[in-house]
Amino acid sequence: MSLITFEQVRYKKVLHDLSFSVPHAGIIGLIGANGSGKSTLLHLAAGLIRPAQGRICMNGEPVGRQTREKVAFSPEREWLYPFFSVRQSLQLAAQLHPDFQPEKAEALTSRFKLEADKEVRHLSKGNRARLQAILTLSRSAPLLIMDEPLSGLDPVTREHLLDMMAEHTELEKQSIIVSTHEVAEIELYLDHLLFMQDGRMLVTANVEDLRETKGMSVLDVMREALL
Ligand SMILES: Nc1ncnc2c1ncn2[C@@H]1O[C@H](COP(=O)(O)OP(=O)(O)OP(=O)(O)O)[C@@H](O)[C@H]1O
Repeated sequence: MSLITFEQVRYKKVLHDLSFSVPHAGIIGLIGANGSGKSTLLHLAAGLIRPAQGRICMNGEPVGRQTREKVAFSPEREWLYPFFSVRQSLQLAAQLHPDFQPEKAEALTSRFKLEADKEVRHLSKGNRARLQAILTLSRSAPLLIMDEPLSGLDPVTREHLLDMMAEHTELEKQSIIVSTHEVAEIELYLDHLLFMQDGRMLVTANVEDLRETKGMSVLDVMREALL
């Protein structure tokens, strides 16, 4: 059964009769230019907005209140409370989400040297991004969604976030969809590619198949789709 299925989904002027499915595939990259509809698609998949038309399912179940609890969603904008300390941010996540794993979050904050008593507003931008990733990746929800987690960050922070996703998502039980423009950087980590443009899905593909059967990189496939 597919992880996510969109059937003829329309949303305002953003998505037009969008149909595709995503298998349980580990790390799934949602790639597309600014304004291609990535955030809208992710909000729909998470059940945070509803389509004007069409059907969206997660594991065969229509997306809605029931499925919303099975998705850990990290929006594009920063969503931490600036006056909370790192420790309080972890405590809040544990209160809000029954699937939050505090030990995992604590281990990751120590590994990335985030001081527990430091307030979020005093963290660097990179460390705020690390904390957001830790709060998301410490949930045991079957689907994790991260909207543009790499944008505006330096290369070392981007690499830390990608390593964290690869090492700390429980890929036997969880899938993670990550939207980004950083194609070259994320390619090595990806199991599955979703490439969209102007509200349409141009390519859905297994990245290993692309490499092994077609000898193509993600960038090659994107170039070909745009010809
Ligand atoms: N509720 C809405 N009503 C009408 N238009 C919208 C709505 N939400 C988004 N849009 C428009 O739809 C287009 C796609 O937006 P969306 O944020 O989904 O794209 P994106 O691929 O995530 O872009 P970016 O990479 O810039 O974040 C944009 O032109 C945006 O202005």
